[in-house]
Amino acid sequence: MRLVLASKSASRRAMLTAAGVVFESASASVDEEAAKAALRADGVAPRDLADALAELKALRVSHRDPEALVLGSDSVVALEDGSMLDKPADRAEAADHLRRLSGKRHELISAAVMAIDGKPVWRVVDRAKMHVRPLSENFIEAYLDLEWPGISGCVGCYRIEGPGAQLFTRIEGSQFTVLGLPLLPVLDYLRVRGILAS
Ligand SMILES: Nc1nc2c(ncn2[C@H]2C[C@H](O)[C@@H](COP(=O)(O)OP(=O)(O)OP(=O)(O)O)O2)c(=O)[nH]1
Repeated sequence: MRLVLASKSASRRAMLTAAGVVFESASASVDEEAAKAALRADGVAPRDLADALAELKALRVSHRDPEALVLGSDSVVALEDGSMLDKPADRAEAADHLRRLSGKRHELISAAVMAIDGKPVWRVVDRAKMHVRPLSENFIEAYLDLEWPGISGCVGCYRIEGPGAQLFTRIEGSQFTVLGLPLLPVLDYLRVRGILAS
């Protein structure tokens, strides 16, 4: 069975490739902003929003490619007050996001859904608890001099595998989840499906 990743995320592609997984990529071309707005209007919790978006992406591609096993994924940054951060639109918004994260904990929630023939067959949601140290204005500006626009595609405004590591005093959970995919449960299911050797 062919595995298709319904994602344009370089981070997700890199993780699967590095793990030795053979897959094809396809864009789900989903209007995420519209879907998020509708779900948030319904008061959907962050983990359920990530799950719903991952499913939307997987099903969109699976309808086009019913024979394949299609993997969709989504990541959400959830603050302790229940609010969520999207990807920053510009450098000023990235600075604002970093100020909101400064000195607090947040969760980076990554969901994955797999689908066959337009139907979900497996799903997982994983959370990483991120402890951000107090960030000075000087640090934020210097960090953005280094990382903007590189982080424009990252929810939370950081690349944990790069200078983003400087934001944190502690991370509880899987680094893979922070990078955008609950990789270990995904690999486990690929073994169940015989796509990876057990
Ligand atoms: N390289 C890297 N990427 C990160 C990190 N934290 C979050 N991200 C990225 C992974 C995802 O590409 C992005 C989350 O946004 P989405 O879940 O909407 O995925 P995206 O729109 O990028 O691609 P997709 O919707 O799957 O086509 O943030 C990190 O620490 N390092």
